[in-house]
Amino acid sequence: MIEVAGLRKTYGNFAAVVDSTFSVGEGEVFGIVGPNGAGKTTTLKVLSGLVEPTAGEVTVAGFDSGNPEMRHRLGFLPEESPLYEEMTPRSYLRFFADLYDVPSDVADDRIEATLDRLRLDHRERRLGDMSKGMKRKVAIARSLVNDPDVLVYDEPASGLDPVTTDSVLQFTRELRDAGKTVVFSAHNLYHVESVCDRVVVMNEGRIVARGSVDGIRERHGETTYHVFSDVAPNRTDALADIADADGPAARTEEVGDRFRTAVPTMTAVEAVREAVTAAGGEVVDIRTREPSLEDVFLDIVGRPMPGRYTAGTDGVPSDDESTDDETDGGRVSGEPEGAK
Ligand SMILES: Nc1ncnc2c1ncn2[C@@H]1O[C@H](COP(=O)(O)OP(=O)(O)OP(=O)(O)O)[C@@H](O)[C@H]1O
Repeated sequence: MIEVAGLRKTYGNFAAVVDSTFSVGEGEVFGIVGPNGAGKTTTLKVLSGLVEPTAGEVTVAGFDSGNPEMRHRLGFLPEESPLYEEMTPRSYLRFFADLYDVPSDVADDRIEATLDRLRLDHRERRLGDMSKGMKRKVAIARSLVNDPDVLVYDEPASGLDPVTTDSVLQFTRELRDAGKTVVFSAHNLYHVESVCDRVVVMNEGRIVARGSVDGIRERHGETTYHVFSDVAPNRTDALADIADADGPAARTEEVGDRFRTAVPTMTAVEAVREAVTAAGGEVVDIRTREPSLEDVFLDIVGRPMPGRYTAGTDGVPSDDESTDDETDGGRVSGEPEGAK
């Protein structure tokens, strides 16, 4: 449904997006995550035809981005969406439906059904008197007045209370169930984990990881094993060797009336068991702790990245000098494109 190949967007000599390639299948919720300034909004604006790419191919529903027909097939929800304060949700949504030439009876039914699904009451209240959550719901409803196949949502749930956030996330899942394709950017990685089928992680204009949330976690995150025992393990040589070879040294902490030793591998778990036995105790529980997308994200975006400026400016490194394929920061890894 969406194909992006070699997308680049520069402002002057600054690259907001560098060589971005991804595709999104029909009926998929696709997440774009990354720290401030990573290039998420720029990517979404290019998809929506609001910003012209400097280089690369972008097609949405088979049309080049920016093609007027493509705009009819797409609904965009910007991060900030000021509404006409004097209008009511109904009059505001009718106004946008008219812009899209939606017949009035179809528009009325569609608007009421969408507001029902979003559980938005007070449909005749002035927009200027509505809460932030209500306004966001109206903006979401606006993205749907033309019944688009593709929705591009920039931070749909940011700044909303937990109940409204939940209803927006649930609504996004319902859009997918109705066959819509949704591209979704968010800072809150819990939102992404709970809604997206696949994600790309962007950092400094580049895609640095991609795949399913679980896949990214498996590839980039490390499981930690927590071994609980009734006495602290002896610091045996075996344990020290394994800890040295396998990563961070085994750490033991007192937790209530137990001791918890965190280790990075199953082999190290066995070494802890032996060390506990050597100390006259026994292992009472072993638990695994999977990394959250947030752990992985912090790890990935903490890596060094090539520069974003083109050559000739104050000695700032050129993108052309970057070793995209070799640095962790610039590496693109994961599932083949189109995998779902
Ligand atoms: N019109 C513009 N002119 C110059 N620079 C721009 C323009 N739009 C965006 N940028 C820059 O491009 C970079 C990427 O911006 P973008 O808004 O896409 O990031 P983002 O990942 O959405 O960030 P945030 O999470 O803070 O919204 C930023 O450094 C931004 O300052």
